Amino acid sequence: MLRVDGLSAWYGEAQALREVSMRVDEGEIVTLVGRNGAGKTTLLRCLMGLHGTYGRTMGTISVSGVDVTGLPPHARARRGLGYVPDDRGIYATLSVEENLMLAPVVKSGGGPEPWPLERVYETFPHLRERRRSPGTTLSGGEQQMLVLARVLRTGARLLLCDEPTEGLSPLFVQRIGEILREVREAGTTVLLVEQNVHFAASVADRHYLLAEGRIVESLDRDQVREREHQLLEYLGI
Ligand SMILES: Nc1ncnc2c1ncn2[C@@H]1O[C@H](COP(=O)(O)OP(=O)(O)OP(=O)(O)O)[C@@H](O)[C@H]1O
Repeated sequence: MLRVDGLSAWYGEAQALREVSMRVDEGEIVTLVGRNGAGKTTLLRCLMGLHGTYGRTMGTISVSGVDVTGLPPHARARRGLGYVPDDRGIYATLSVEENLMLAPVVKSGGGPEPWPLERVYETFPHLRERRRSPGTTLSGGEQQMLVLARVLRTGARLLLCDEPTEGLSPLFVQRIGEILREVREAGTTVLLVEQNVHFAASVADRHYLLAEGRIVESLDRDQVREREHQLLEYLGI
């Protein structure tokens, strides 16, 4: 589904990614784990085509066998990529429903169907209740639900989620886990940046450990469970 070969990225002269090669297969949930500054957000931005405003990149990115390296973000969205940024990107002057409707629906052939608004509200009842309120008056957990719902409404086939559980209460973390498993069942593939190793181990099939811009290890679910303590220490959590 996603294949990355020899991806490097710079901010001016400073190199943030060093020849990253990785893959995410269709229907998998894969996490990117690493300390602050390891390059996780940079990697997701490169995948979505958003790094260009910061600096140059090298390497190739392909989605379902098609090279998307030269494509702008909207063209990558048409190929099925959906980005859930860490700053959430909610517009204060728009209502919850307007924020939800902001991204256009894309249907790139095969894979999951775009979620109609009714389905969004069934899955996220809080959003229905607050649909006329400004998006930024939602709690942190509700805002995270809003950005997830927004990207599911587009029909994205591969979700790129940047720390969706950061700063959320255990109840919201659990709910996000349930939703990710549910969307995976429906055929969506997920690449997740995650510092919460326990959560990552509970939802993901595989994990990449990123350090100083390099992939240093690839771990399966059991390896992460066995080494959870060691990984927490490594991440300084
Ligand atoms: N806009 C920027 N300008 C210059 N350097 C940047 C910029 N954004 C990130 N960097 C640098 O690039 C490197 C990777 O940062 P990145 O944000 O990708 O890491 P991260 O693993 O996502 O960390 P965090 O969990 O703190 O977000 C770091 O050294 C960081 O200081």
